[in-house]
Amino acid sequence: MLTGTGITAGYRNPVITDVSLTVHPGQTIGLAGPSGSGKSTLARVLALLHKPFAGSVTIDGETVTRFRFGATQRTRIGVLFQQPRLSVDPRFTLRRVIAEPLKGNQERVTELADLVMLTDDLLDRRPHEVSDGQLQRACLARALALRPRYLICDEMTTMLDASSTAALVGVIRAYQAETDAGVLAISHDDRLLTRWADETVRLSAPLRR
Ligand SMILES: Nc1ncnc2c1ncn2[C@@H]1O[C@H](COP(=O)(O)OP(=O)(O)OP(=O)(O)O)[C@@H](O)[C@H]1O
Repeated sequence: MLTGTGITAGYRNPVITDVSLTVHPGQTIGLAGPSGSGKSTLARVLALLHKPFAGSVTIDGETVTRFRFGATQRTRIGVLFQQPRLSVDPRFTLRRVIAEPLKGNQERVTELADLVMLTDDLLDRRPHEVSDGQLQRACLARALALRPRYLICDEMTTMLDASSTAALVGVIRAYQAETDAGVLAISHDDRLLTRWADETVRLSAPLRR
């Protein structure tokens, strides 16, 4: 289980207060709420990228004590962001993007490329030579490279059309069926969450300050 309990987090001031959320293995939890309600902030806390002011995160029963670069449990959680172009090095080929966490294991790169349906021709291109959907598939392959137990998708399909969205969700479902991974899916798109998630947690509108 990936669990956040009583999470209060933010930047100078808290943007979420006392929020609790659990993702069980094999389960897909949707996270919805108005713009600015703190969905991405909560996602970053659960991905161990942002230290909360209060509350705790546990992964399969282990309490996380270090966030950001010191977080040793980070490889157990894969993360996918809204804008693939901001999360890759523009000089890298897609093959190199996928290989980044793999320390040269080319066999696994090929396996992952097959999983996300990227052909050799696409793997040899750089980000500016592919579509957002193709680049997001490479980012998904990279996120799955170390076989995470949980995958956090933060508005992963906002830039994509319906067929690219369906393809990515299909790959994630297949990965879940094979590995029993848990997924947290953040989206503004209620119709997508209705189809994709087992249940959806809603953050309320941000407090005016
Ligand atoms: N790095 C940051 N530094 C300071 N404030 C931030 C930072 N990131 C987000 N915020 C603020 O925290 C609040 C919550 O932002 P967050 O991105 O978590 O909300 P969200 O629900 O994901 O919004 P959206 O749906 O628009 O992506 C907003 O008021 C935002 O301006």
